[in-house]
Amino acid sequence: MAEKGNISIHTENIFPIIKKFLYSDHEIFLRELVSNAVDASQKLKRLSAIGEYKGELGDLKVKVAVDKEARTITVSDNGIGMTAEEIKKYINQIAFSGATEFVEKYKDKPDANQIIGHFGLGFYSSFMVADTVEIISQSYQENTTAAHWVCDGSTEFTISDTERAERGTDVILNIAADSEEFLEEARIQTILNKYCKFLPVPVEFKGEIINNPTPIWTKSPSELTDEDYKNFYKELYPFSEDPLFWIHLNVDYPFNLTGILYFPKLKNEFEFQKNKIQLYSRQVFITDEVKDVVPEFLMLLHGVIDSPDIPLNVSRSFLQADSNVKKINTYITKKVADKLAEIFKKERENFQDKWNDINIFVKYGMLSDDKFYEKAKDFALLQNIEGKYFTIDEYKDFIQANQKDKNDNLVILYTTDEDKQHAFVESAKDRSYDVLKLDTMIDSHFIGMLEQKLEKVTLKRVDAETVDKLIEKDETKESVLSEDEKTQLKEIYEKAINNTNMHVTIEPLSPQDQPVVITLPEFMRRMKDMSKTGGGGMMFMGNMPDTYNVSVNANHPINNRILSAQDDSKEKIAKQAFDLALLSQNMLTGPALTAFVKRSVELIEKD
Ligand SMILES: Nc1ncnc2c1ncn2[C@@H]1O[C@H](COP(=O)(O)OP(=O)(O)OP(=O)(O)O)[C@@H](O)[C@H]1O
Repeated sequence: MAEKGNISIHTENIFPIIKKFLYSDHEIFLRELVSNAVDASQKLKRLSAIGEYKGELGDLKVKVAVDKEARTITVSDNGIGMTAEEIKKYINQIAFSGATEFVEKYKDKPDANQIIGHFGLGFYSSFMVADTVEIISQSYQENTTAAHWVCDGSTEFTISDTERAERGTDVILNIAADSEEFLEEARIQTILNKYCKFLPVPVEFKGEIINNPTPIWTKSPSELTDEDYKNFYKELYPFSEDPLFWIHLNVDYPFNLTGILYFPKLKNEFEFQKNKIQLYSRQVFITDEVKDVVPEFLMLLHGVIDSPDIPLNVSRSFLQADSNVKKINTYITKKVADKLAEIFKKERENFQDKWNDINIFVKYGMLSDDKFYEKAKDFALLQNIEGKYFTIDEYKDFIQANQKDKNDNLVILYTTDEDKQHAFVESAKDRSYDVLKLDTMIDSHFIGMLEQKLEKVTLKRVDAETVDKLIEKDETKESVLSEDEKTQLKEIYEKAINNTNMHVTIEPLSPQDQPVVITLPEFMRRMKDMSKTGGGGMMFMGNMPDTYNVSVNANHPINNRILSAQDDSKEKIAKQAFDLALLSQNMLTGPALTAFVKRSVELIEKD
């Protein structure tokens, strides 16, 4: 006997509102229906395990079928099924009231669009793509009749007795005219691949099982080999190179979370591929935007996180404040730090080999998270230009004897480009100073942080000062020039250079040093670097002209020659010495370079 009925919900016309809300996310209807079918299968399994269900389980499977001619999509399972009474209870009341609640809660919220993508609207979401939805279901319970329910998304429904050969449920969607795209098998395949790839019950589409019901994150690490982890990585990201390391996450108290995080091999430092971590809830794909769940610096990692304890039906700001999410953040950070510490301790060589690939994560982490810094400071590596690796403490010991200045500060020297700063690197080497390579984009921030964290330590780029001033010792250098001669020399250079952004000083360098050395003060350059990478409110610095220091070596024979040269040659030689300094730093270009070449030819011709 057919029964007509009315679904008692408070909001009369919820359907158009939901449809509008979920506009960009219509495809999730399939995720919802397939997960319901999976749940129904698993419920039966559980009933069987506790002896409540004594029949055969058979081959539990979910089938998805598209019938383009009949304009239907059918999701079938052989799970617990529902009686007519249960359909009325679970679908008419629960599913519809869930939808009502959703609308009531979010209809006036300005950020509704952000919430709904993650909101499991359940069964009701099928009305986003269907005019009419039918359910044909046969309960697992003996002596029950199959039921056929039909509803068009309004508050009216019909339910009648029917027959179904086997236990289980078919949900049949009669696809609406504006949703015809979902009658394309290719589209359905794509959606299944996205959301259902790791569902725990086999899902069949076009005669093939489309999912892997036991992905490795659900297994115990002791059952798994390195190959298993690498193969799974390939399954997730088919065209990627092998990952460097991985971390198997597994916690069940105080929250439930499993997953595998991979350290990818980055091809270059700009390849910050975020949105590579996939978030699942009980093996159902939810999103690859894990922004609020995973600490920012770990978003560079790849892999999966599966947690039913991440609230998905709340707004972003709520998520950030959620105590579980905070705990998950802390847990993941700690796990990553512990894993790196372990590899460093057990396989230092291997860790060093991979440092180039992982240093960005580690530095980013140290910069953004104090707890991570505390752990990482013991395994973060510094590499010198000879290619040797040191931990921070090891490096401090290494340079202790030779690189302390007169105020007892340890001075760490570094280069960002060995070729361009070659002359300065050489001068530092002449003094037996060690020079670090700090040449990645994040290093300018990292350097600032090290200075803040380490006591009585300064970092200077090799070309920040003339070599004697880089590490100022307590010895006074003698100048062969008198005060008067120094003033004269300064004037000659200032005239020859004729640029107010070049600040000339006369300094008693060693006769072996260059006649002129041009430096950009550390502070100035650092501010500019930071403004380039968008740090610390230094944007205005980017627009300031560079102000260089031009150190004229009072003890170099050329500068003596300038003083005793003919008046008309003085400036020419000074200009030539200055241009040579520019040249050694790749700063001589355009007309200045042409003039330099011309002048050089003239000077050679003279001799
Ligand atoms: N294929 C099915 N077999 C058996 N019962 C089902 C099936 N689909 C839905 N149900 C029943 O209908 C109820 C309502 O489903 P609905 O998808 O709206 O909500 P839910 O699954 O409980 O929650 P969620 O919002 O997370 O999806 C389910 O709890 C389940 O009891």
